[in-house]
Amino acid sequence: MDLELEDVPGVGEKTAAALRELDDPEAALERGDVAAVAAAPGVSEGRAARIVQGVVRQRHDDPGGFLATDRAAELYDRALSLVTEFAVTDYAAKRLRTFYPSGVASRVDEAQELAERAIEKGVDEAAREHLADVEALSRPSDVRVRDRCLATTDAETYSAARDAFPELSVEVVEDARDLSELARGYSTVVALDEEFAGVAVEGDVQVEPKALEKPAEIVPERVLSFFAANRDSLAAATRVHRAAGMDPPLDLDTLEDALARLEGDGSVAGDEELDRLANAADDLDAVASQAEDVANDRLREALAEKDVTIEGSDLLSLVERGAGVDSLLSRELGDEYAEAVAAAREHVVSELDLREGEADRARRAFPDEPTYPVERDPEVVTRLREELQAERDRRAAKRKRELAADLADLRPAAADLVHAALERDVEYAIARFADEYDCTLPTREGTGFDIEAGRSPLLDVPFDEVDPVDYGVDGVALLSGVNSGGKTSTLDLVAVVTVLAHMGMPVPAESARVPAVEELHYYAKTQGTLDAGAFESTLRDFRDLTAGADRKLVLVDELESITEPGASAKIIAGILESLHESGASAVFVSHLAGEIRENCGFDVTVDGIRALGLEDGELVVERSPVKDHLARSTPELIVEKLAEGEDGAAGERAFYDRLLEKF
Ligand SMILES: Nc1ncnc2c1ncn2[C@@H]1O[C@H](COP(=O)(O)OP(=O)(O)OP(=O)(O)O)[C@@H](O)[C@H]1O
Repeated sequence: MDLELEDVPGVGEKTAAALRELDDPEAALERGDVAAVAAAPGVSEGRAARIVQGVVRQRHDDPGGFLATDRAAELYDRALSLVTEFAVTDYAAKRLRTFYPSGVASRVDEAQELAERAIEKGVDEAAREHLADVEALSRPSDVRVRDRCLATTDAETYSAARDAFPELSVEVVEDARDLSELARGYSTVVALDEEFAGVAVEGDVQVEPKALEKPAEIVPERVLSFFAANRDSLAAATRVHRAAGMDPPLDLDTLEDALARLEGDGSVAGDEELDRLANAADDLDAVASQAEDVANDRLREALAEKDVTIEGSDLLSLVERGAGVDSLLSRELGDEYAEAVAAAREHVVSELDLREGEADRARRAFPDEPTYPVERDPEVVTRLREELQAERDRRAAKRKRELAADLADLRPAAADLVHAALERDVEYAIARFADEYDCTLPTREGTGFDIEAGRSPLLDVPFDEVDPVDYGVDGVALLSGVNSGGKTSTLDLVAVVTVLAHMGMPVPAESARVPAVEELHYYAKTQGTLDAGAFESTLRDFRDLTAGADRKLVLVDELESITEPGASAKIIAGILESLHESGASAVFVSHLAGEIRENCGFDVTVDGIRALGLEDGELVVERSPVKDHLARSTPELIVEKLAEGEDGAAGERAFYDRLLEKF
């Protein structure tokens, strides 16, 4: 599908420009990758989730607006965090935020299919543990390569090269002389123009007119740094695939082998020859100095054991010329000297593990002519070090290119690998949520709802202490009940089940049917009597509500305080009539259920949460509303308790009986 960024709901020109900074913004939006979208400059995670939601809405032609009231929106937030809590990765937590309640069947079905698959697959705990080390892939921060540059004579090629290789310097040159000038400052110069082919230039100058098509060869660092930066994630994603038995998008062994060849800093690991050259170059000076000690110690020992006889004339000539000790040394101690120097040479060769050519040069660092103390020839040592370094760099570059070539081929599949692992975390979170809250997949049809053994995950008691509630309503109903009986909790349950069902998520019940609605209107209890203005605006809200009410679920908690008691029963009765006529599904919780019913022009259902009695002053409540039952109120129960408790004076008992009769 061709996605125009500006067409996505909520994406203006500025955001579209920010999104274009991403590698492939359309693909990120298509696959709902909130983490990738949030990587665009100035786009927060919350915004990224809304943008992705916008794309989903657009695909399903969804006008949105399911959560029609603040309380409905609040319940969505709480329901969502119940699921995101089980996300191991940051990615999954963000991705789950793209699941929103929708009134469009195709969207809900799509999400529910995902949830169903997730629950079927179940959770592999070992894989889930490995997910802790998987992160959305990051782009390594600016890689700069300083030992290589590109050169061209052409202005267009110059700007194309600058775009293609932000890691390298690109220089404009006039001729071969400029090239060789550049080659002095860089260890490699890549000339981009055909015309330089065959021109002899000093230094390492390569002519590569097709360089722009071979980024991995020209800048192997790019792909290497990508893999180095994401190495832990890739390795963990590999473990996730293995543990969960997922079908990987690439050969896992191949990826693991390639990663094992890569150091954390993007250099090549596990190459013995490269390590040997690097160590030899680094240690050469120290080892050469040790070698001097070896030779000098030997000579000293040899001298200590030896009496040197000097003929008188020699002594005279020594004194006269102040020199010639060397000749004396070679004559008297020639063998010992040769042995000492040989030991020094072998020390260097063996300590640095030098190869034939290198060893020859190293040996020449210690001359045959006897001197004391024995000293290395610094020039020879310097040249040897330069040779070792050059060899090391050549080998490193070659290995980097080889490894980069292998890894470049793996890069798209590696991204898929990590993405698949992260998506698995989304599924695991849903499956864990379903398991933790004993969920089932709901159906969406008809009017009203039917919930069996539903348990609200939003209660102030631990979930395993929540009593299951059965409740079904067809059309419009009133819910009565004792104080603290669980009326509000029942509305919450219906709301959270409806919201989760329209998100495509499983719901905390043994079975659940909710109406397929486009909007949820949930009004929380109003606190205190409303002033005239607020009363008016509430009435207007309810007038608006009746339009298209057959596509709405309306849940209202204790509306009676909108105005004085006698009047509110009449007003609520009128609202119920309108909702009934327009085919809405609705539950109104009220302490005035009896009065409202009397004022209602149709036979409104009144259900009740019943108290079974008082036990030690505490209500014993049957949490599931009883159908067609106006529940007794708390004061009535208290009077009854007093009446039953008074078996003494008949006069006292008669008092409570009189009160009871009033109910
Ligand atoms: N299904 C349930 N399982 C366990 N405890 C529950 C359940 N429903 C409600 N409760 C407990 O009862 C308390 C009161 O519930 P709730 O506020 O829903 O009652 P209410 O009938 O709306 O009260 P009020 O008449 O004061 O508005 C809850 O805070 C919770 O502790």
